[in-house]
Amino acid sequence: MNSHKTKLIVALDTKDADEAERWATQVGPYADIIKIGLEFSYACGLRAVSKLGEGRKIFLDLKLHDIPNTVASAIGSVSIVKPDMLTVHASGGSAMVKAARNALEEHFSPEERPLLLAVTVLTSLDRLAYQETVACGGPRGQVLRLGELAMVSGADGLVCSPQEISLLRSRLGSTPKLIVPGIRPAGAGNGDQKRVMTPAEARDAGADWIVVGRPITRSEDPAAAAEAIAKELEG
Ligand SMILES: O=C(O)c1cc(=O)[nH]c(=O)n1[C@@H]1O[C@H](COP(=O)(O)O)[C@@H](O)[C@H]1O
Repeated sequence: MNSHKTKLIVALDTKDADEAERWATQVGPYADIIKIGLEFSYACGLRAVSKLGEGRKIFLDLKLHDIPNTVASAIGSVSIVKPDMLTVHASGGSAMVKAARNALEEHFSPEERPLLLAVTVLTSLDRLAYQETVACGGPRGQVLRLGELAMVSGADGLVCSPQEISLLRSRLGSTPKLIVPGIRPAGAGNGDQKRVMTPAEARDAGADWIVVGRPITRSEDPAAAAEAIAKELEG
């Protein structure tokens, strides 16, 4: 088994600020970071994100993907939130990832700069769905290619499915932080996720953080579900 500790990120995907606050309190003892994404940010706005983040660590998952200038300017706009992590799409290219890194350095002090995480290939794409978007090849090769591109362009880490962790580790070593959604506890339904593993499998493969949403937030008892996953990670 891997000796490093894999930490838990809980994705609070909802439009309802009260529900997000309730979930954040319930999973607080078990989650290292809470993730706020497009659904909450568009529905409630960045000031609500800042409010939810008071006294908490926030992963702001906006998956920025645009021309370098727009991404850099957007990072200026989101700097009212003090997130610990921020995502961009690696497929935006090396100039875009570099622009994001420069903008983070411009808008945050070195101590407060969020980790820049580059999304490789979405965990909801299986081989067939992935092939709709590119000429040939499969997600594994693309994850490696985008992972290398993002890391040489200033990313601190990568968002990937659990099924590519060992491939990335064997090629890029331990430097990239690996943030891993597509996590399903044994017996949980996959929903729209395709390239999945259990929390313990992702830990053993070498994930730094796993991201878990619905298996926690849509369970009858979110606190108990988060606790069970946190225990699985420790075991
Ligand atoms: O960037 C992400 O966090 C992300 C990338 C990816 O490839 N797949 C993926 O599921 N995510 C996010 O991780 C979370 C997974 O949620 P559940 O499928 O409910 O566990 C969601 O908030 C997604 O937006």
